[in-house]
Amino acid sequence: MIKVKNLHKSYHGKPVLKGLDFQANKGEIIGVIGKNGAGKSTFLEIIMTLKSYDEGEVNVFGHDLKHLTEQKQQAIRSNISAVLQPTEFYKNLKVVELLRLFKAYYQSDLKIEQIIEDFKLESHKKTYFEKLSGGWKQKVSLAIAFLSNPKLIILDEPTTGLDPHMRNTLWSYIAKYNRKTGGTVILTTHYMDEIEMYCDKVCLINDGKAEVLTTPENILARGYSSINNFYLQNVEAI
Ligand SMILES: Nc1ncnc2c1ncn2[C@@H]1O[C@H](COP(=O)(O)OP(=O)(O)OP(=O)(O)O)[C@@H](O)[C@H]1O
Repeated sequence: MIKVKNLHKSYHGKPVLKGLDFQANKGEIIGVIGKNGAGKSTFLEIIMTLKSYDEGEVNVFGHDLKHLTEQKQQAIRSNISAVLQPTEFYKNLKVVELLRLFKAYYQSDLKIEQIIEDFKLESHKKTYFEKLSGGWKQKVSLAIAFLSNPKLIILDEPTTGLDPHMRNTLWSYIAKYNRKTGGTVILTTHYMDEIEMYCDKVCLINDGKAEVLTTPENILARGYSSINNFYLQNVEAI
């Protein structure tokens, strides 16, 4: 699905990504971790064709992003859904209206009633998006992202600031939809327990490179008591 080699990206001469390698296969859930400012969002935005890069190879669904026609870029974008932060758009629409809007936009075959049932949105379907709590906003954003039946879902810190039950609920939806559609999920998180519980692979971005890209099991097999422990021992505090 995605192959990245020796990716470099700077902002105003300041390097952020310094030779990052990465690979994602069909159906995988991959958690990208690293300290604040490590370049996680930048990396995701490059994959989504939203940001340019300086050097390296980025291949998404078999297309080299350096040589994209507008048509190919469109084809890539139509197969990617994303929940980025912040989720402050769609202020003046009710949940059910938002779902209808995006169903039409994506020309989705999915039934609104099914999405409402799958994501347990019934109780808030007539609530205006701006009146929802942070957790509910994330839940609705996730439902919208899945509406297009994407090959790839990108989630930037989908559970930040949510209580444990809401995090658990969101993860159960992510896992369920990933199984149901066989799509690939790439997300960033600062919660190491989520990597351990839900991700097939973890990618640690450190000093501009993917220092680790492997399964959580492989990391634990090296003798770390948890992924959190691995992180604390391998990533220097600022
Ligand atoms: N448009 C921009 N212009 C200049 N610098 C930027 C821009 N976007 C990001 N940066 C810088 O690039 C670095 C990486 O930012 P990025 O948002 O990719 O990191 P991150 O790993 O997602 O961080 P966090 O965990 O805090 O969300 C940071 O130092 C940030 O200030």
